[in-house]
Amino acid sequence: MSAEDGPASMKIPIVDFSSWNNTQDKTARLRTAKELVKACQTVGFVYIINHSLPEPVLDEAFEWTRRVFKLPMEDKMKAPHPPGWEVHRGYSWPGLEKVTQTISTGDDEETKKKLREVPDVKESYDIGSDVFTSQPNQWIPDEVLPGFRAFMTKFYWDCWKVGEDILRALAIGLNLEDESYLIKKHSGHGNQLRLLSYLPVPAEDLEQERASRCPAHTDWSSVTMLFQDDCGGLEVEDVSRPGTFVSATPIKNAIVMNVGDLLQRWSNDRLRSTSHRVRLPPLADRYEGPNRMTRQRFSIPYFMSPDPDSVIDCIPSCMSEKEPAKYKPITQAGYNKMRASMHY
Ligand SMILES: O=C(O)CCC(=O)C(=O)O
Ligand SMILES: [Fe+2]
Repeated sequence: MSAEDGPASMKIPIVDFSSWNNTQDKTARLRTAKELVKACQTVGFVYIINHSLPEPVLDEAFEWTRRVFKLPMEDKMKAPHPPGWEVHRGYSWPGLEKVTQTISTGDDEETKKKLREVPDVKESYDIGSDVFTSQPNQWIPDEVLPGFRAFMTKFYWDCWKVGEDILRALAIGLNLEDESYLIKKHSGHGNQLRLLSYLPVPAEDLEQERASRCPAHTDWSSVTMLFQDDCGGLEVEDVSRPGTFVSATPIKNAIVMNVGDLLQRWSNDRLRSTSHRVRLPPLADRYEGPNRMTRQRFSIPYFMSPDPDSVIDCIPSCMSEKEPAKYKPITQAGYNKMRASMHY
């Protein structure tokens, strides 16, 4: 099934953040916040344009991403993803990770094997805060790629700055008295910066489902920000037509922002964590050669997560006597375990 972009299909809204930094203009800020919340309620995905991350910084982030994946395997393997799912850092080679919506039940080896019969043809490199010692970064040695660690460390915190804007806007748009309500649960150290490279693969392998890029899933973050190159292939489930997907067409420099499961629970389902996947690029010129090899695609998601011990308990403005809290409180660590353990 390919992405459908017919006239009646879901549109991913665009929210312009240009007035956000003018803290004097409260009306414009409120309007932006309300637009953002509306998009998160109806679609769960939104393009944010005119945010505070400058174009040259984003271009450089993609430059480093290309460079790191271009290294010989032997160099990439100087920072391998540690075995198992507990530490989610470093380089994951093609086939290591399998994205899935399957929840762990405890005895998972058979399920994991079955899921891997269709491998994800991608490699990734995961980075966190150096302060977060339970998730130790696995840095490629500086002599192999001088400047990579310094750039990515700075980029991680630049992303968090925009992330704070988004969390503040969401709190305002949700009518929370305390604008910092959501930010306070995030120190910033629990986030994850992920560099992704989708390798060239014959289109037919994806069409016949012998291989996948990134199967349909929801994120288990509170909020995800995604930067994508111009290849295309990201698809978002149409909320009014479950099972059908629309393309999240690349917009240069825009952040594709989406609600993760934790924010959906937190908001008592008022904000949607929408399923998404990466499949074939929609444009014909993204393929090469007789096998219609897909062009290599790069993307950079930034997952924001509350600190591991933070308790995700219904946001006060999202419940009422008529609409009591639907979910039991859960810690970030508890939810993460349920979801992450099937991936590695
Ligand atoms: O590469 C993309 O465009 C999406 C990746 C994604 O959904 C994820 O890593 O959770
Ligand atoms: Fe995702």
